[in-house]
Amino acid sequence: MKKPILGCIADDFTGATDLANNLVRGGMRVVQAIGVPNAPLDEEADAVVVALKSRTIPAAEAVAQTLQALRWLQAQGVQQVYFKYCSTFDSTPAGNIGPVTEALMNALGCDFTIACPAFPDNGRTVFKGYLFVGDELLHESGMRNHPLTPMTDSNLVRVLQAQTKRKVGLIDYRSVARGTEGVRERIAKLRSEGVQVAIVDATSNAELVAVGPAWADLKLVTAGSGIAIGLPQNFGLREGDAATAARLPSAQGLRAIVSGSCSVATNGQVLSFLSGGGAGFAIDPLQLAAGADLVQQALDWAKPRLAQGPVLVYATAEPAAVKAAQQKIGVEQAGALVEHALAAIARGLVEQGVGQLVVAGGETSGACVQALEISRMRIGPQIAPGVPWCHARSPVAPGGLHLTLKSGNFGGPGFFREAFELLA
Ligand SMILES: Nc1ncnc2c1ncn2[C@@H]1O[C@H](COP(=O)(O)OP(=O)(O)OP(=O)(O)O)[C@@H](O)[C@H]1O
Ligand SMILES: O=C(O)[C@@H](O)C(=O)CO
Repeated sequence: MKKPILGCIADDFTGATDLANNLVRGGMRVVQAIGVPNAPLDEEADAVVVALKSRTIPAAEAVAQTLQALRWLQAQGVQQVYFKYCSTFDSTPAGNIGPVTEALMNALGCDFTIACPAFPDNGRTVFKGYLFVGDELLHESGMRNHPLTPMTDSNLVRVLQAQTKRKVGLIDYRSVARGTEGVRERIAKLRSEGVQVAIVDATSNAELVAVGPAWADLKLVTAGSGIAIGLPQNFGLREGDAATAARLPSAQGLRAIVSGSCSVATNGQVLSFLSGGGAGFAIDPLQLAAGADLVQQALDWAKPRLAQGPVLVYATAEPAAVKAAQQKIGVEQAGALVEHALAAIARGLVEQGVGQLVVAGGETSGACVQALEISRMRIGPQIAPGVPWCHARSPVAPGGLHLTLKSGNFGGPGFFREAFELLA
């Protein structure tokens, strides 16, 4: 069996499918493991993505989990390692991007790597080392209010330098504009100055593809999912191979959406689905806290409706409603109650014959994937930038399950319907 050539470690589940999606677009066949597998890979793939939930856990734990993933990937024979974090560089001075990068560099005996969260398809661009989210600088975007990783500085050289002892520098837009040669020259210069990690400017897919060959010699790359579109070419794979790489078994079963994301994008998607006549059941955290059995109620509600088309079960709410619930029952308690209920509902829906399931929200996805006992997924076609369909093995769905894990911020208003249209 051909060994995977690229080994990836992602710091959350939806981020992992985002990365896998871009590798597939570049022509790679990709398998995603949920957590570090305890057995060797038994199917053919060009790249493997190990999905961790290590973004906001204590840095020492993130390092330990990452190194365990690295050892498993090395045992599968990978030639290059890719550490995937968020395109908004979600982290704090304590980590985890810096400490994990350092630990990987130490373990791989690597004295130079890059750090590039750019993801132009979703409006994340880096210019002169400053990260933009759409037209706003990172620290002026909604990320400044993130509950766990508030991003208050857009200068990534400064942000990363605060997290690592290794010297951080910049491969700036002038070098990137000169393509692979320009970048190679810049790397040589930075190395001579003692720089070991370089932020990379990038504002377009064309740039990411053009400079991809410059990363071929690096044992480790660290990035969002953007640079993935330029990597497959280094292994002789091309965009033209993407249709084959993205092939999944044909879709079967009933269709459902489970949404626990409260982002602006997801609120718009839920509204669009409901106002277009879609059937929806709302989960209220206050009722959950009061002991209502909303899981059973939602499943009873869904049963007669599933045959008519996709059903939506959602806790998605506007910021004021979320805040009100959080004030009454606490942020963590509200989150945990909702996640637990949505995960049980996802499992119940699959037991009722759902074979095509959309899950919205990173934490929600983690909870659903666990409830469905999914350990591995193959990555299929892209629904929207950063969001592919996947085909998962699950003991709850012996014939396999088509599943998509949507990052809160990703997808346009019509995402839910577009997702099912793509499979049909
Ligand atoms: N109505 C609600 N009130 C309070 N908390 C809620 C409500 N609905 C969902 N939640 C919780 O909010 C959190 C949403 O996080 P999640 O990661 O799923 O979405 P996201 O942050 O939009 O996605 P991503 O991490 O991909 O950006 C979950 O813990 C969920 O349980
Ligand atoms: O890079 C991104 O923005 C996403 O893949 C992500 O990591 C969401 O949590």
